[in-house]
Amino acid sequence: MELTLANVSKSFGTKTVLEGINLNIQPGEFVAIVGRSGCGKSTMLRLVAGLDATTNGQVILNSQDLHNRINPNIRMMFQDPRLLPWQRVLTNVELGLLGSNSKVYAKQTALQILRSVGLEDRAYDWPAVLSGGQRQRVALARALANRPALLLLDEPLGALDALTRIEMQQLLEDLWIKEQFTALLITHDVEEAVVLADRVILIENGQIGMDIRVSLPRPRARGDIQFAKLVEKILARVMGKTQLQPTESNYALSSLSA
Ligand SMILES: Nc1ncnc2c1ncn2[C@@H]1O[C@H](COP(=O)(O)OP(=O)(O)OP(=O)(O)O)[C@@H](O)[C@H]1O
Repeated sequence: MELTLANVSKSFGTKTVLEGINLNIQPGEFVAIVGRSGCGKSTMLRLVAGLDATTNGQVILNSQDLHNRINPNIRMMFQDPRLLPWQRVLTNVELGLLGSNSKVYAKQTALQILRSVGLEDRAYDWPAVLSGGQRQRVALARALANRPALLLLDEPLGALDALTRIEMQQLLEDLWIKEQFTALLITHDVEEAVVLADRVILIENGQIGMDIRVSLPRPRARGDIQFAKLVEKILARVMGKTQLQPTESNYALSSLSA
């Protein structure tokens, strides 16, 4: 699904967070958004999701203005899994299929997507007995249950330990290749952006400061010299030229959180 932001601005009172953003994302593209804390990344995603209204400009999905409304073809995933604790895993995933009129279909589809995130055997567990990584897998299954055309990811792996995070990146990439949705990922981790994205976009001063294509073959190897060079280049750009240039040891810890 093609997504276009046409001259999008967003202000909160007198504070302008985004100003005249123009962006086109092709169907099936994986785009990562990076930038310093508070630069407006989540605000941009919320505008695309229809959770917040633009001050100016349009969010256009397949030539149709979204008119600041929620669209069933768009799903969003957050840093916290936001599962209903009083519902079993299966029911939580079925919630992603709201609108489906057959219970049998909803159950079969939910079990199928749970299988694809490796959790079919946990379908009748409560969320509370799952690990943090497993809960995020359930959240991913719920987000993908109705096969959205556009998946918005607001730092969904940010709270996971390093190994689980790498596993989840692989899972996300596998599902993106299989399901062919368009993905828009906010991340503070430049390595994560370069592992997953076709394009990495930097937001700074309310505008797009950089839009860089990642043409490395997939799956991408962190140990690869081209990979490391690209991470270093992007990180240096995000940090600004007046900052210390990242070295091999500090770009491995490429968190941009303030
Ligand atoms: N509802 C709101 N009312 C007022 N100001 C807001 C609101 N939402 C966001 N802001 C402000 O907009 C700016 C951008 O916030 P946003 O959450 O989009 O940043 P971010 O880049 O996602 O930050 P982080 O990386 O820390 O999550 C911040 O200064 C924030 O305080």
